Amino acid sequence: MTLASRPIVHILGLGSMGTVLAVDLIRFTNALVVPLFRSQEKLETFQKTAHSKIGLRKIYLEEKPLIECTVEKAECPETFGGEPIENLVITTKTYQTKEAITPYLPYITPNTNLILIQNGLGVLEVLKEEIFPDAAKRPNLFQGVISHGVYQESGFTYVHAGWVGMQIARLPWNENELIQKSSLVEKDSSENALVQLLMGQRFAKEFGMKHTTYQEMLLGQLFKFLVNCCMNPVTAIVDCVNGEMKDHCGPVFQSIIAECLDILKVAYKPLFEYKVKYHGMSEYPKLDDSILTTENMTKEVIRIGCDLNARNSTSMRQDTLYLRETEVAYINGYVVTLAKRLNLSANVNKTIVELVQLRLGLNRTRATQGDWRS
Ligand SMILES: NC(=O)C1=CN([C@@H]2O[C@H](COP(=O)(O)OP(=O)(O)OC[C@H]3O[C@@H](n4cnc5c(N)ncnc54)[C@H](OP(=O)(O)O)[C@@H]3O)[C@@H](O)[C@H]2O)C=CC1
Ligand SMILES: CC(C)(CO)C(=O)C(=O)O
Repeated sequence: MTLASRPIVHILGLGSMGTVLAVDLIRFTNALVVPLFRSQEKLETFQKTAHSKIGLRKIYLEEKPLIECTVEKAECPETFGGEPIENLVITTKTYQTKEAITPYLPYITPNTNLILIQNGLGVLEVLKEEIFPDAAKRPNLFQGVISHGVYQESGFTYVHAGWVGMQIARLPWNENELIQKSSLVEKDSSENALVQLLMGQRFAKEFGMKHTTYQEMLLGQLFKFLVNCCMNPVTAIVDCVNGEMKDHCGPVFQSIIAECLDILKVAYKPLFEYKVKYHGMSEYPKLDDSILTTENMTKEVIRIGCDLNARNSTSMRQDTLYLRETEVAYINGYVVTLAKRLNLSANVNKTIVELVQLRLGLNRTRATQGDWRS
């Protein structure tokens, strides 16, 4: 098959999420997968040291297979060929998005399909206000809510620890377009190249793909957001593995979730009014937001975070242990941002953000000035 007829997918962020996606795109689609590295140095390390090979050890399978693929083509800002980008996957950490995408802006057009595959909320505002301020030049925008659990083993080999799947939807650039008709999903399924690639039968089955309206995906995204608002900062602050705190974390989770829901219900009012407003309207999918209550979510967060992921260390705890910046600004910090915008209080989440920053600062101080406890 000639290069011209193969779909091309550029992946910005070949880390845990970028790799788990790249491996299955290479194995189960005809796409040309092109990782975009941050520098010539990183690109050359990938090509010369790793021989352009990526690996995924699927430990959720009994035989724990190591699957390795060779990447045909990789780029960095210095080498990028300059052709318009057809499909761009963003799998950097949220706070890395703007810096990562900037070198490629000249090649992103209104025909580009751009998908954010990230936790948290708030990147959309960065895209609208700082990266694509001119509405006429904005790409087709999608969001992926991914629940696979992946972490780095070494080099370009990652461990796929938990298989759960990914939900995608077209992400509205404008807040007044939050509620979508089912016909938009059908239109994208039949016309959009990136949706067709990700929903291709083999890839979709292997990766656990689901393509829905934005409101359906948003329900799942807010559910995951509440899980992350609790699990990620608390495990980082107290420095524990997920399951250790199972019997003790209920009260603090309840406080975090209650405040989050008070704010999210105002910020995403159309979602919480949906069930009544669109009841019986066949052109809109049914939606049940009854799961988003403080009592239910407190139980669900403990079930998902402390039971199903008992032996996992959250990505935020890992970031603080490795002295890396965290995504707290796009998780609990985003709740604080929303509250300010809506003139609501968010003291619980504000304190959580401050405690995460304290934990990171303390770990960094201990790394440079020694640990006074010993
Ligand atoms: N890991 C997981 O299990 C899950 C993660 N997520 C979410 O997915 C998102 C990605 O997380 P994850 O994959 O774990 O993060 P990683 O840190 O593993 O991957 C991020 C990648 O982005 C690259 N990157 C950063 N800046 C640039 C740049 N300027 N140009 C090119 N590449 C760049 C990094 O490379 P470099 O080495 O150069 O910095 C790194 O390889 C996050 O929002 C996370 O919360 C969601 C569900 C599960
Ligand atoms: C589900 C959970 C909390 C698993 O640890 C996660 O998403 C993370 O670590 O970021």
